[in-house]
Amino acid sequence: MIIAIDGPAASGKGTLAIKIAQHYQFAHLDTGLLYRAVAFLLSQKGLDLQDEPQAIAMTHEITEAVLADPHLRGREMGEGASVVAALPGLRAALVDYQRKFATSFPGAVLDGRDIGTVICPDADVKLFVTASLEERSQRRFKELSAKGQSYTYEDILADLKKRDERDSGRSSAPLKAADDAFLIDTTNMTPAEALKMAIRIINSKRTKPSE
Ligand SMILES: Nc1ncnc2c1ncn2[C@@H]1O[C@H](COP(=O)(O)OP(=O)(O)OP(=O)(O)O)[C@@H](O)[C@H]1O
Ligand SMILES: Nc1ccn([C@@H]2O[C@H](COP(=O)(O)O)[C@@H](O)[C@H]2O)c(=O)n1
Repeated sequence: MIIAIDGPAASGKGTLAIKIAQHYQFAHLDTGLLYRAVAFLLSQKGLDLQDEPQAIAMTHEITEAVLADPHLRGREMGEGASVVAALPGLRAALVDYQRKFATSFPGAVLDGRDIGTVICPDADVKLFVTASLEERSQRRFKELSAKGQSYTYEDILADLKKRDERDSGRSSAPLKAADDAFLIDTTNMTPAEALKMAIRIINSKRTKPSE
C-alpha cells in the first residue's frame, strides 16, 4: 500500500507521515530531505543553487550520512531546498529513487509536495495536509526556538510565505493537491487528532480493495 502525503511547509505532514508509518509498520520517506541534501551539498562546495548540472551531479553524493546531518533541517536548507526544487532536471533525477522506495515495501508512506500528483499518481491513499500560514509559522517558530535557533516569528512567517509562493508557483511539479486527495486541515487539530482522521481515511480504503 502506498500513502502519498503532500502539503505546504510546517503543515504537519512529516509528523503525520511518521505516525502513520509507525501505526501500520510502513516504511517512510521524507522526500523534502532529498532537496535539502542537494542544497546542502551545493552550499558546502560553494556552488550556485541555480546550477542545474551541478545540482543533478549532487544527487549521486546523497548518502545516509548526508541525510542524517542535522544541518539539513535548519531554516537555511529549507530555503535552499525550495530554490533547487524549482530545477526541472533535478526533479527528474530524483524521480526513480522515490518511486523505487515507494514500491520496495509492502507499505510505504512518502511525504513531500508532488507525491500524489507526480511521483505516485496511483497511490492507494492521497492526503493533502494543510494549516493556516500563521499557525504553521507559530509551529515552526516554536520548533526552531526549542533547538536554540533565535529567529523571530516574523522571520519565519516571511520565510514560509516566500516558500509557499515558490513551491506553488514553479512550473515543474508545483505544490498542489491531487484531484483525488483527502484534505486534512490541521490548523485546529492536535497531531493525535490528525492521525485519527488519517487512519479513518486509510482504513476505509483498505477495506475497499476494488476502489
Ligand atoms: N497538529 C499539530 N499541532 C501542533 N503542532 C504540530 C502539529 N503537527 C505538527 N506539529 C509541529 O509543527 C512543526 C512542523 O511539523 P512538521 O515538521 O511535521 O511539518 P512538515 O509539513 O513536515 O514541514 P516541512 O515541510 O517543513 O518538513 C513541528 O514542530 C511539529 O511538531
Ligand atoms: N516532494 C518534494 C519535497 C520537497 N520539495 C522542496 O523542498 C523544500 C523542503 O521540503 P521540506 O518538506 O523539507 O520542507 C520544499 O519547500 C520544496 O521546495 C519539493 O519540491 N518536492
